Amino acid sequence: MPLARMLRQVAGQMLGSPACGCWMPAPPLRFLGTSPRQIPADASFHSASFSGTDQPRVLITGGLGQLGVGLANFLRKRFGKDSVILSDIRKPPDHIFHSGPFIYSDILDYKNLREIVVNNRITWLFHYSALLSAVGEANVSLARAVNITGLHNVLDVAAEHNLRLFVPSTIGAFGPTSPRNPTPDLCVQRPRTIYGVSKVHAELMGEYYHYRYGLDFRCLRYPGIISADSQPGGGTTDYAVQIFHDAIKSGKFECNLKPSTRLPMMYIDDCLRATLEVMEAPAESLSMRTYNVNAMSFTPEDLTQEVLKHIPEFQITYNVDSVRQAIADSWPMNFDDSNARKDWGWKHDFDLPELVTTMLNFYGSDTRIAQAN
Ligand SMILES: NC(=O)c1ccc[n+]([C@@H]2O[C@H](COP(=O)([O-])OP(=O)(O)OC[C@H]3O[C@@H](n4cnc5c(N)ncnc54)[C@H](O)[C@@H]3O)[C@@H](O)[C@H]2O)c1
Ligand SMILES: C[C@@H](O)[C@H](N)C(=O)O
Repeated sequence: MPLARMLRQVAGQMLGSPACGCWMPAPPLRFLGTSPRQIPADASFHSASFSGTDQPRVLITGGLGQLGVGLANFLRKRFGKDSVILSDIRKPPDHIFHSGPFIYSDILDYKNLREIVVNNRITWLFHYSALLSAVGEANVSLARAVNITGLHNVLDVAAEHNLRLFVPSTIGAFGPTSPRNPTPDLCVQRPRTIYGVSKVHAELMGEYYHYRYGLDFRCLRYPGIISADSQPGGGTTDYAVQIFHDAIKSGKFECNLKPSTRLPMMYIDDCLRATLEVMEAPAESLSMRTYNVNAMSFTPEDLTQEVLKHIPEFQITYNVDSVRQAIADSWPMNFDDSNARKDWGWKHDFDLPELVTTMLNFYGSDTRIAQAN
């Protein structure tokens, strides 16, 4: 039979015929006996079998950034210290190295990644390695390699070894032609940064692997995340972390975005809880594989007003960074996360007042401890 006809026939069997109006989701390609890197996928059952009742064995890539250490601590409380391996290409500080398993892992090295997954019988993978929006624009080829080629390695390893895979996306996966206030889950996505383009690619590839190979891919589009005990890695929303540090240290802050720039934001505790909740959600409750999640939305002006309630002498000045401002102006102002709330019960805890109190308390007590010492 001519190859083209044969492929059409196989595709027809997999997808149903659109013409007959009876489209069915394709069965995972696993059932056809291949997986993305041509390793028979059944081989994976020897190294990592995972039923919903087992405790997961977790690997976090890019774990030394703003979010990874917090995620490791959070998951270790739930699953045990030794069940969660933090990895990165950077050298961990002593307190992180001694807080639980840490391993070197470069996501651009496919064999290294596979070896770690096999040797540690990993069942859940949280893929946090990335170059964020502002640093990505400063080094497009590295961002392309880490965010796109690295993602391909992660997807292949996850599909071959039957992992449940979490990949965070971002408000940055939308662009100036998306509806911005609010931005729904499904709409035009034409971002103008390499970061955004790579995250749309990750969403689409993850969903494709889910439908094609049965990969248990789960993805949340995070807003800008605000954390007290870890520094942001070079994004557009970084000001909303730095402001607290500077407010406590010097009572002054120079903001690199205009006072009226509205962006969706979330406190890290909500972000980590959302991440675990979507990973634990029964597959049948997920009507989609990529969800917006949100908590609050504010401008530098709003944030300043809230900080002033605690530190009346606080002063903010503006020195706008044109690259970051252009990025922020193309991103959502408000995020519609109604599908996450409906499907798996997402609900945030922290609004702006609680966020500001929590952040200032953290830095305040940190400063008091430092002064006492
Ligand atoms: N922080 C936020 O506000 C935010 C918002 C939306 C989405 N996200 C996403 O969450 C994830 C984690 O974000 P973050 O803020 O912790 O990022 P980060 O920039 O702080 O950390 C990223 C980490 O990736 C590591 N990395 C770089 N190249 C690597 C490679 N080749 N192999 C392995 N690791 C490598 C870096 O060393 C770094 O520790 C990212 O995917 C990011 O896109 C973050
Ligand atoms: C929003 C998020 O993806 C990241 N904090 C950035 O600004 O690039």
